[in-house]
Amino acid sequence: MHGLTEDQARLLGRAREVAQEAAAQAATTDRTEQYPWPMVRRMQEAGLMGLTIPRDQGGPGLSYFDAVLVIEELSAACSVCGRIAVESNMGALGAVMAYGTPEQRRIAAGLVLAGDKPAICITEPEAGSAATEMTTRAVRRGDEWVVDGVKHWITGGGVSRLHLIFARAFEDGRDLGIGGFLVVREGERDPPGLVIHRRIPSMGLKGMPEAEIRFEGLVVPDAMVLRPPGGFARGFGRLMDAYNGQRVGAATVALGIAAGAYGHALDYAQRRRQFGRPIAEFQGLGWMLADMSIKLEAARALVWRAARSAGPAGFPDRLAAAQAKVLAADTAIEVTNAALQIWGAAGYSRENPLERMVRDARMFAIAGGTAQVLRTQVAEQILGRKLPQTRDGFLRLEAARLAAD
Ligand SMILES: CC(C)(COP(=O)(O)OP(=O)(O)OC[C@H]1O[C@@H](n2cnc3c(N)ncnc32)[C@H](O)[C@@H]1OP(=O)(O)O)[C@@H](O)C(=O)NCCC(=O)NCCSC(=O)CCS(=O)O
Ligand SMILES: Cc1cc2nc3c(=O)[nH]c(=O)nc-3n(C[C@H](O)[C@H](O)[C@H](O)COP(=O)(O)OP(=O)(O)OC[C@H]3O[C@@H](n4cnc5c(N)ncnc54)[C@H](O)[C@@H]3O)c2cc1C
Repeated sequence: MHGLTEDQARLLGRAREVAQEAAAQAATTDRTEQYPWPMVRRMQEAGLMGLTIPRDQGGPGLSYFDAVLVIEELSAACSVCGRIAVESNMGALGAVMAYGTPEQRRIAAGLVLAGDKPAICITEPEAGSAATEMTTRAVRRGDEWVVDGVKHWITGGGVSRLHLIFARAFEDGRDLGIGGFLVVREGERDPPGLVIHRRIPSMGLKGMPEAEIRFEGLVVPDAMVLRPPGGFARGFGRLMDAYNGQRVGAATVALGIAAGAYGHALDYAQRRRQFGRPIAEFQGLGWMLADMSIKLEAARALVWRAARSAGPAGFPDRLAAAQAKVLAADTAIEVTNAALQIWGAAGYSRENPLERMVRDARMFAIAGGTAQVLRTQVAEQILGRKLPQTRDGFLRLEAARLAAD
């Protein structure tokens, strides 16, 4: 690939070796719905977990862009492995590395380098896209906080050790805003008050558990509160700054799945013969392959641009991350479906990878901000104005403007 440094080309080579092993077990992971621990160990041995962890915390201190190269490669082979690479490089980890105390950073880095994929707990049954309407509460009690609430669709629930829990913080009855609370599960034992209530059956990415997690009087020491600059009052926004990294990661998994499916389609179209000639010679399929390649290159360009928008200690740009995720998610759905079509009945068979890739691709227009919500975020950024989504949102904005005049 052009534009890569020698180090990046070497890193990509390492990722390709692991991806070959990942490809060999992807169908089993899908069928058994088991978290692929052997692949986690393989990724860990190859140094692909915690690529973005700074050197002062024992990591290689690589960039989001470096991580994106690895994530695409793994995702083309095994989407679950790709998602593990996302959360072991971005999201909760990025937030802790940027905002954490030295002790919090030490704990997070140690866990990830030892093979943990942290979990990020934002979504609630009644607060999905409207994440700021979350009702999980953290109430201050001296030197600790008591957390109560329910989160669902938490990726890695039941296997992850480090949890970053978004909750509304209260002190002396006052609502301080939304903050991050760090909790570590020790092996298979859950801390008292953290209940992995149930695994949610999903359409794709079946080797990755999605869980409903309940917090029932979960005690978090004040030392495990993640405090971004601006404190709780600005907490949600600053945590979302970090989350833009994970949006780029999710976009990359979508891109990787699409690239993998495209590779299968290109290969099959040249191998499969009908009417005495390779099916690739039929113009209908040639144009499908052409469109797939164009969409892939466009999605890759946006993903790379978003990954590269991150400064040395910063996160990817919010607009670039949203644009990349919207395009990559749509591309993954379109390209995997087209690839399945090119394979005909063989594509529809569970004996081949494409039906799995179609299922795996579907989540990215939903998770991490839906295709609709992210389009609104893009519109807000290009228009340079807030577009409130609640019924009284514009009235409130106007009232605030009048009060400021
Ligand atoms: C942001 C939303 C939840 C909309 O809610 P609101 O309208 O109440 O919020 P806003 O006023 O727009 O924002 C509040 C605050 O946050 C800042 N903000 C919001 N988004 C970002 C961002 N991407 N980057 C930086 N800052 C951001 C905003 O500027 C405000 O800051 P100030 O208070 O002004 O300082 C909604 O639009 C939304 O994003 N919903 C999607 C929720 C989501 O993405 N959930 C992901 C859950 S984790 C997951 O799904 C993992 C899946 S995976 O594939 O890994
Ligand atoms: C596989 C998977 C993994 C996930 N992992 C995590 C995780 O690790 N941690 C976590 O916290 N969450 C996770 N989520 C949850 C995910 O972030 C939410 O599903 C997502 O934010 C949308 O919320 P919702 O599903 O409640 O949909 P809703 O918000 O109920 O939306 C339903 C529909 O309404 C549309 N809609 C809603 N509001 C608007 C609007 N203002 N304008 C236009 N359309 C709108 C949506 O686009 C969607 O089509 C995961 C979800 C999935 C599927």
